[in-house]
Amino acid sequence: MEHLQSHRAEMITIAVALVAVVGATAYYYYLTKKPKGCLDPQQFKEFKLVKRTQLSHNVAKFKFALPTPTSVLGLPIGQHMSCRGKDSLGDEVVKPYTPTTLDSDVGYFELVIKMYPQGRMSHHFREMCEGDYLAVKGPKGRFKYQPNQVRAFGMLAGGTGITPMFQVARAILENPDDKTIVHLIYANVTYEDILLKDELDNLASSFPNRFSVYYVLNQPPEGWEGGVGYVTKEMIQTVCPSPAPDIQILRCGPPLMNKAMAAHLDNLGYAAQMQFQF
Ligand SMILES: Cc1cc2nc3c(=O)[nH]c(=O)nc-3n(C[C@H](O)[C@H](O)[C@H](O)COP(=O)(O)OP(=O)(O)OC[C@H]3O[C@@H](n4cnc5c(N)ncnc54)[C@H](O)[C@@H]3O)c2cc1C
Repeated sequence: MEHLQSHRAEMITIAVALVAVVGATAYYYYLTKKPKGCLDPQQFKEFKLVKRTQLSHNVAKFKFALPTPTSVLGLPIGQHMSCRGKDSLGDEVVKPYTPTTLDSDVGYFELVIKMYPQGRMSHHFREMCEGDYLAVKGPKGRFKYQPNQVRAFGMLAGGTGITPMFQVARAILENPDDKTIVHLIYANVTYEDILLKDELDNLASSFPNRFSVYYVLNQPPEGWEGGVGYVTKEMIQTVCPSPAPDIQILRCGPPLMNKAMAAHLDNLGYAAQMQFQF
């Protein structure tokens, strides 16, 4: 009888321990589980345009709602998505875009789009009205980012190539555990072409020891104090971190600029693994 009782007590102890372990595991999983993203790499999903804000004559910010107010897009930092639309002839067109928002911006994502007069996807965005849906597929891209994976980033952006840079810079600076330093050179034709200028200047004033931006213009206005002409080797040398195993220089701009920047970086001694093109 005594033996039976002690056996029962043992069984109860084991059962309680098992319940505790399963409960603790479930609780840990609940706490650490990342919310599921809304993108599908295999098929296009539709997102509703809830706000369109014209930023200049040919640039607008498009805010899209996610399925619920607590949903996250689920796009890894520095990656992009394919957006599908119709050009002026009604033919399908698919182009890559990087949101300026992060997964910390829950319930929505935003695209800043420059619309070119002859651009095929530009036509689609120009025609989009609040309430319309955009077909999006992703994530796409080779860029992988872990906090503190490098000591410093140099960034060489041209025109709309600023969007992946802005996203990466925001992710770094808004993470208090990330100590990475970011130096950006941002090239445009005119002052009016500079995208996200207020946001970039805000980052520079909020994080003066960790983020700097140097603007370069082909056609500067009178009294311009930034760089003039194309981005030169000397500008890269002055602004960006010197070649070292723990730095990386990111490039994103029109094809001719990317080519010129790659040649400058090679000449300055940046090894292939110190360079990345979005
Ligand atoms: C990773 C990645 C992320 C991107 N993110 C963004 C983003 O967030 N916002 C954004 O607006 N764009 C972004 N782009 C650019 C975008 O993918 C398209 O190339 C752009 O919107 C033009 O497409 P389109 O079909 O309208 O023009 P197209 O039909 O391809 O081009 C028609 C004409 O438009 C002009 N044109 C097109 N692109 C450029 C250019 N870059 N510079 C100068 N003239 C040009 C040219 O005159 C060209 O002949 C990104 C590109 C990449 C690779």
